Amino acid sequence: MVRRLAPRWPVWLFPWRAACTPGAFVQQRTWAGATRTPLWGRLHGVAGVSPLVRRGSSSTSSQAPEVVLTCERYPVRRLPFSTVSEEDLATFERIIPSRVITDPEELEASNVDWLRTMRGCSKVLLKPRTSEEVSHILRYCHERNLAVNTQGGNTGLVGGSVPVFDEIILSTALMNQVVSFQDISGILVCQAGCILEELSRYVEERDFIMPLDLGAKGSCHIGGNLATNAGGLRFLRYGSLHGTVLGLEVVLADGTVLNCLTSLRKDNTGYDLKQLFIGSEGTLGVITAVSILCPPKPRAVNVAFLGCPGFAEVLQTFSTCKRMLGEILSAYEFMDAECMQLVRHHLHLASPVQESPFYVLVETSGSRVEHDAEKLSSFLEHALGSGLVTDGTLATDQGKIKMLWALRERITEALTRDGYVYKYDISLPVDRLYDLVTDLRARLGSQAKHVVGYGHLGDGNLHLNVTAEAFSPSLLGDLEPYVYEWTAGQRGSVSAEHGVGFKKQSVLGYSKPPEALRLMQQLKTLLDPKGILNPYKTLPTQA
Ligand SMILES: O=C(O)CC[C@@H](O)C(=O)O
Ligand SMILES: [Zn+2]
Repeated sequence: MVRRLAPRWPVWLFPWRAACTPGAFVQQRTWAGATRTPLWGRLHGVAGVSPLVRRGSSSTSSQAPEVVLTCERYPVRRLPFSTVSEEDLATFERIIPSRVITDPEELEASNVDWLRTMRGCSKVLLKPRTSEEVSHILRYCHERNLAVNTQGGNTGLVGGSVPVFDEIILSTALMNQVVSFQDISGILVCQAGCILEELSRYVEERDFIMPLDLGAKGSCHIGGNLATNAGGLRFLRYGSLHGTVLGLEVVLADGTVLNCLTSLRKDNTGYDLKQLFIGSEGTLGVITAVSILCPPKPRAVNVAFLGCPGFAEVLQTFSTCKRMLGEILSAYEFMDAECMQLVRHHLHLASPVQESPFYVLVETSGSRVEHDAEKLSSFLEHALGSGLVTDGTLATDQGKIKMLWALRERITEALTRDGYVYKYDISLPVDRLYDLVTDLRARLGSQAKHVVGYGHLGDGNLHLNVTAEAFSPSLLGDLEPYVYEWTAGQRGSVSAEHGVGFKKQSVLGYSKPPEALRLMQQLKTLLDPKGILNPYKTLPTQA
């Protein structure tokens, strides 16, 4: 590999070199208006770019191929729940007048997942506004033995947010009120259906930020983020929702309202019950409100986008970053050359740096512009001078920062346009993170269109994606259980941040011992004895 140490110093001297081509964004807008699949992008506010179609919110295009019913593609049997009757609909209508949806077209968007790989056949969508309404609905469903699928923004990637059969869809979309915000502590209390991007805007106006950020921010609901314990792009700096969530209000399967919505930093009064619901994917209760700690808005944010000659250099750059940037490092993301090809080909985004085997995105967030600039420039000088990095660009203004983030955040969207996508979201020891990608490329050969690796390297989280023209059982057979066995061999996790949903329930055993799985099942039985909440999800399939 020829290293280009050619002095690119002007890159660092100018705040911005070659941004992604502006024309490219215009093309995305045209596409967004013309097709069904919503975008992940976060380009709102970039000059000349209209807000994009939200993920999970638009209607079906006439060209989109029909999604196969989940119960036809997968070997799953309907459990003996009751079927929704006219009388049930009338009862729901009394509880939430005019918010009982039975129109098939409106139901279609809620029956199909964002990836368009799963499809349920629910006949009714309920839109409560308050936790009392949720409580009435669940009490009734519990009595009648009706299964319920809670749905937020329907942006999940493991099939957890859509029904498998005819479960009632309980949408949090109208539970979208901010309850309170404390200016001194930065504690936000809001309902579960608030959209993450809107909450971000709300707290930013008050000089704070949300402790989490993810590509689906324009559509996902905070309740869904909590239910799936979403990780995202700020995890490296602000940690897991298990740490930033201070309180929850949850409605249990029988309609009991569990009000643990405290806003205390410290509360050591026995079992921390809220933790049970974070990451339980709506199988233990319905999260209706949250109290969350927001960090102060950083005064200075910088993003460097760098080209690295190999994965060893990606790792080395990460440890250099940690040492040289210290407390201001807020994100360290990586993507391989195939990811860049895909975003270029499908989304017409141009790389702002010369072609490289790997790219990393380094974000810093701090409280003093000069201090951060000084640290960043000595890190960049070192990285470039030592050959860890062969090219790079730096953005300091918001629009350009967004453009650089788009290259990384929109890989998921580019992949969905490439064909059928097999998705793996794995936690691994960071030094072995890319080995599985290389290994799979050799194993799959021409069966796959693309095998790509990218993700939150700073968190040891690999997003391994394989694309093919269409779903193929034989390709699946070459991928699974191989990927899971490989991961288990490293004592990794088969789901780092996307959750379990429908798609990963049968592979939990690769990451959890039987005793832990048994305890999960016992907790489920305790909290939801009839199993009406999000059935067929999260827990390993019963033999
Ligand atoms: O699509 C994927 O595999 C990853 C999605 C998301 O978690 C991301 O980090 O971009
Ligand atoms: Zn991710």
